[in-house]
Amino acid sequence: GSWRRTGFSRIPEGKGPYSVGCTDLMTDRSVEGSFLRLYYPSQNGTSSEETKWIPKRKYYCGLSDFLNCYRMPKEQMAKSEPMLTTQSVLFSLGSVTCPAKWNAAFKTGEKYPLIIFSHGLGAFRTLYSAVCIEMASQGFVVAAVEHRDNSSSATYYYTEKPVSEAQEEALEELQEEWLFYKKLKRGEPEFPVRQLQVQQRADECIRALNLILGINSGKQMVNVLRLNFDWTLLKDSIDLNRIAMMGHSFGAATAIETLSKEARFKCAIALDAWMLPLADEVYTRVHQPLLFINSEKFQWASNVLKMKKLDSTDVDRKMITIRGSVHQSFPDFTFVAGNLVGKFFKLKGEIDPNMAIDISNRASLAFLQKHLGKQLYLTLSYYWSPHKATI
Ligand SMILES: CCN(CC)CCN(C[C@]12C[C@](c3ccc(C(F)(F)F)cc3)(C1)C2)C(=O)Cn1c(SCc2ccc(F)cc2)nc(=O)c2c1C=CC2
Repeated sequence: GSWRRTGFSRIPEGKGPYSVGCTDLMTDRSVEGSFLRLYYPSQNGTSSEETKWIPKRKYYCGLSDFLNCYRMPKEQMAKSEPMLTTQSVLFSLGSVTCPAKWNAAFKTGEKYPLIIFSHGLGAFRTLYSAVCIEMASQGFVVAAVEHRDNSSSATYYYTEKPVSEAQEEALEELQEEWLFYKKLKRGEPEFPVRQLQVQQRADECIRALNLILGINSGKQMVNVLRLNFDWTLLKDSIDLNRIAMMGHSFGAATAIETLSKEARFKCAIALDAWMLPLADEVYTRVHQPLLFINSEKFQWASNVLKMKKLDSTDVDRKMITIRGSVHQSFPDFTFVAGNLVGKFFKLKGEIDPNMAIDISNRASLAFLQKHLGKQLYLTLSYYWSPHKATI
C-alpha cells in the first residue's frame, strides 16, 4: 500500500521451476520434541494464502530483547529524537509475509533431495525464507529447525496443562511454554556454553532428519500444531542418498557439527560460519564436502583459520567471499528492513541484497548439484574402476 516506505522491498520469490509451499511441524508435547518450518515443492493453485513471516507476537519481544544491545542509554534517549528503537522497527514488520503458499499441497510424483537448515544466534526458524524458498523452488525439501538451546531469541513448545480433578472430563488443555535467548553472564566464558549448545543443536538436526525420514517411510506422526496439511503426501518423496545440511553463522557451526555425527548428511553449506562453538575434535571427524560462503565484513583471523583447518585435498572443501556483503546479507531482514533501518543496523552491505543472496544461492545450488546430483554416478563408477572415482 502507499504507506510503504520507498525502497521497502519484499523477500524475493524463488527463481526455480517449482512453486513453493510452506507449513510448520511440532512433535511431542515437550521441549525434547522437534519444531521445524518446511518449505517444499507444491501443487499449483492449492493455496492462495501467503505465509506469515513472524507467526507470533512473542517472537518480536524475544527479538527486541536480544537486540537490546542497540537500545540507546537513557540520558541520550531523553535528549534526542525518539530513536529508531528495535521495538518500533519490529512492530512495523507484523504484516510481512514470505512468498510461499501456506499449507499448499505437497507436489507428489518425484523424489526430492532434503536440506536441514539451522538458524543463527538470536534468530529462529522463519528468518531465512529467502534461502529456503529458493532451494524449494529448485526442487529441494527444506526443513528449517527451530532450536531449543536458548540460542533462539524466542521459541515455544506445548505441554499438557495440569488438569485438576474437577476438570477431569474437560478437553485436555495445551499450554504454550516460551524459551527466550539466554544472555551470557558478565565474565562468563563463552566457549563452554556454545559448545553445549552446538551439541544440542546437532542432535535437534539429526532428530529432524529422522522425523522427516519417518514421514517419508509412511510412519504415522502427530503434529501438535493443528494445521490442515496432508503429511501423507510426503511418503516415498525424499531421495535418501541426497541429504545435506545448511546453516548461517552459529547454524553453520551446527551444520559442521552435525556432519561429524551423522554420515547420512552427504555435504554441508556454511553461510558466514561462526567457528567458536566447535571443539578441536570436530576438525578430524568431518569427512564430507563443505562449501563456506562468507560475507566481506564477518571475517577475523581466528575464525578464518578454523575454516582453513577444515581444508583438505581428499574431499572437496571450497570457500568463497561475496564482496560488499555483510553478516545480515543471508537472513531475511536484509530484504524486509528499509534502507534507513538497513544502513543503521548494518543489515545491508554495499551490494544489492537481492544480488548477494542470488550469488550465494547459485553457488549453493552448484555445490549441491555436484555433491548430491552425481551421487548415483559416483557410486557406479566407483565399483567399475579400481581407481579413486573423481568428478
Ligand atoms: C548477542 C547480541 N549482540 C551483541 C551486540 C550481537 C547481535 N548480532 C548482530 C545483529 C543481529 C542483528 C539485527 C537483526 C535484526 C535487526 C532488526 F532491527 F532488523 F530487527 C537489527 C539487528 C543484531 C545484527 C549477532 O548476534 C550477529 N550474529 C548472528 S545474527 C542472526 C540473526 C539474529 C536475529 C535476526 F533477526 C536475524 C539474524 N547470528 C550468529 O549466529 C552469530 C552472530 C554473532 C556471532 C554468532
